[in-house]
Amino acid sequence: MKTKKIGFIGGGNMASSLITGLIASGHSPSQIWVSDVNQDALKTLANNLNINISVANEAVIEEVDVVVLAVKPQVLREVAENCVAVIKNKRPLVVSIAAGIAQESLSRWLGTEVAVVRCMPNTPSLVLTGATGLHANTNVDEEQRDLAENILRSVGVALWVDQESELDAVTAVSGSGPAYYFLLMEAMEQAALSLGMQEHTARLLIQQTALGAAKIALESNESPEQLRKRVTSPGGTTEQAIEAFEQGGFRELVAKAVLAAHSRSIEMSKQLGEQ
Ligand SMILES: NC(=O)C1=CN([C@@H]2O[C@H](COP(=O)(O)OP(=O)(O)OC[C@H]3O[C@@H](n4cnc5c(N)ncnc54)[C@H](O)[C@@H]3O)[C@@H](O)[C@H]2O)C=CC1
Ligand SMILES: O=C(O)[C@@H]1CCC=N1
Repeated sequence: MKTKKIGFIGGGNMASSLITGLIASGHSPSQIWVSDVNQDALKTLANNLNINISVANEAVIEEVDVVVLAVKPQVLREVAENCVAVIKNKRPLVVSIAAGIAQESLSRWLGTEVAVVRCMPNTPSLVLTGATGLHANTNVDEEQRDLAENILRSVGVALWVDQESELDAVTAVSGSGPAYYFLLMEAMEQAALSLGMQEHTARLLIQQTALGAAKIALESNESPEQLRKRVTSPGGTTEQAIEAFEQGGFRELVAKAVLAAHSRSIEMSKQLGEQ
């Protein structure tokens, strides 16, 4: 995998975090290419990461074994259709990280014979703790699956789904998920301020508590329910808080929110595919 040449079309937030992760995990910067319409973004990437840059998407595709499509979903069709000739000729593995762009749309724009892995990453990829779901079309072989998985694993965990429709659930759970935790952090901070706590004290205590809860959940064999019960002393403070959450319909509200994100993901895939 470290000998493969990887090209990024679009050098924004997600591309720069993936490139940072690849280099941190031992990939040589000389094997990485990136193209972008924004010359300043390209110069910053070249200066900071010592990778190869170009303003021409086709020139990057000419050089590489894997093409990562990392532009916004709204411009992907135009980008794909402008690159179709070089992709058909070069036959690289295409990895799309665009939210809401279905395999069917990518095949229609790039050609049905192209090997495409579609991914749903999330923003913690920027700090190398991302969570990504991946789906391969039937043209992708074992070596290409490993390649795609390794790229996304360089910025966190990467898990395959068999059915592409599962990516809508991945989007609703881990794609949008960081925002759910931030909302809880916002609400806890407001509550802490109302108790008279200083803002910087509240923020740090809440951030460290979120990190600690995630770390213990990852490192322990116990379920979230068992871990919650360990914090909840009978007759103590946590019990009162959990009871307030349950009585307020917390679980039903979370289910409703995740279902709303899931429905929107399906709707967006249809809209963006028809654009
Ligand atoms: N940021 C996020 O939380 C997540 C993003 N994604 C997906 O990742 C993709 C990239 O997102 P970001 O990095 O956040 O966006 P971004 O806006 O930071 O980066 C996109 C880059 O594409 C460049 N670009 C625009 N038109 C171009 C063209 N014709 N040719 C070459 N480059 C062009 C822009 O100049 C920009 O640097 C999107 O499709 C998004 O759906 C997926 C999951 C999470
Ligand atoms: O909110 C969105 O539509 C995108 C997809 C997952 C995270 N952000």
